Amino acid sequence: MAIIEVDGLVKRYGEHTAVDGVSFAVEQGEIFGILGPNGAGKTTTVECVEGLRVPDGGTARVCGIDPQRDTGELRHLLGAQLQASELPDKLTVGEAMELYSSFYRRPADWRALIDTLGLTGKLGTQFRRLSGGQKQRLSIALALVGDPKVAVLDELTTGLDPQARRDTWDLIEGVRDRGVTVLLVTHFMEEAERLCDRLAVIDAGRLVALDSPAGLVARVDDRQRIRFRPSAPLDHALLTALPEVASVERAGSQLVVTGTGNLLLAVTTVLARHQVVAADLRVEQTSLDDAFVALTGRPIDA
Ligand SMILES: Nc1ncnc2c1ncn2[C@@H]1O[C@H](COP(=O)(O)OP(=O)(O)OP(=O)(O)O)[C@@H](O)[C@H]1O
Repeated sequence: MAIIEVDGLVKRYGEHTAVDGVSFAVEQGEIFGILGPNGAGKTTTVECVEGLRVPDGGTARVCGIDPQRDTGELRHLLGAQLQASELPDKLTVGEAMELYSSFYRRPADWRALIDTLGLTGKLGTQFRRLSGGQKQRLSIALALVGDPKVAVLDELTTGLDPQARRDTWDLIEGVRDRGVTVLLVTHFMEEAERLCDRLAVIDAGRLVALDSPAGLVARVDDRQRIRFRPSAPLDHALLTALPEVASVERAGSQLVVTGTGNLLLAVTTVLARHQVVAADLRVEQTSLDDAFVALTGRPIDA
């Protein structure tokens, strides 16, 4: 069942069309990513879903509800993460949780939530004294305190160090495991690849592709590359004769074999048969970065 439906969404700021006819549907229980470079229209899209912006065309629905018309109802269905700057500096973690849970009809047990997010030791700590990672944890807790069906998390890990980013990914998977559907805005490929069941790739306000991370990669190219240094000269024809092999090239002392299917097994079997050892062997596959370049014509951070 689609829990979020966006259909032909258009949003303009003056002359500039920030979102230009974007459509997608998010299924219950998914981590659904919106991936695109800075300024692509990701935040504007989710702000229309959250009812914070009025679309100029098309529709957004959450559980069949129009976010513009039923704002009261939406508040109980959808938990949005706060931007760090939105909390008063001197508010403590406990006070923030108490305050925000009072906004909801049926709030979650906020102490249990804080415990799950590893913030119990910080209940009396003021917001300004929390680390970047702790602030992110608190913003996830606040997004979940209303016990929502959907959590919208926008650029949650920007500014975090790699370890805090990985910890946050575990937390987001934990959120999904609680049965909450997650709409995640990101411009980090690794984050999209690791977390998202499906991705809407948005560029210059348009939906460029909609698929699983693996599906996006496969759509672009299912070729693999193997690099190694052969311990003895090898007739390339032995490899090019294999149905899995598309090409064999020399790069300095290395051989680069490109192909499909079970390329690694096919190549290593031939090498073993001819008593050639493959030193420094590496298998390279098309990445989501490669897929993004193929889809949009440039890297995400260009
Ligand atoms: N309130 C606004 N008024 C005018 N233009 C805006 C406004 N908000 C966003 N824009 C412009 O609309 C475009 C899309 O912005 P949006 O924030 O949705 O993109 P984004 O993909 O979320 O980018 P980022 O990752 O940088 O936040 C950008 O060109 C931005 O400058």
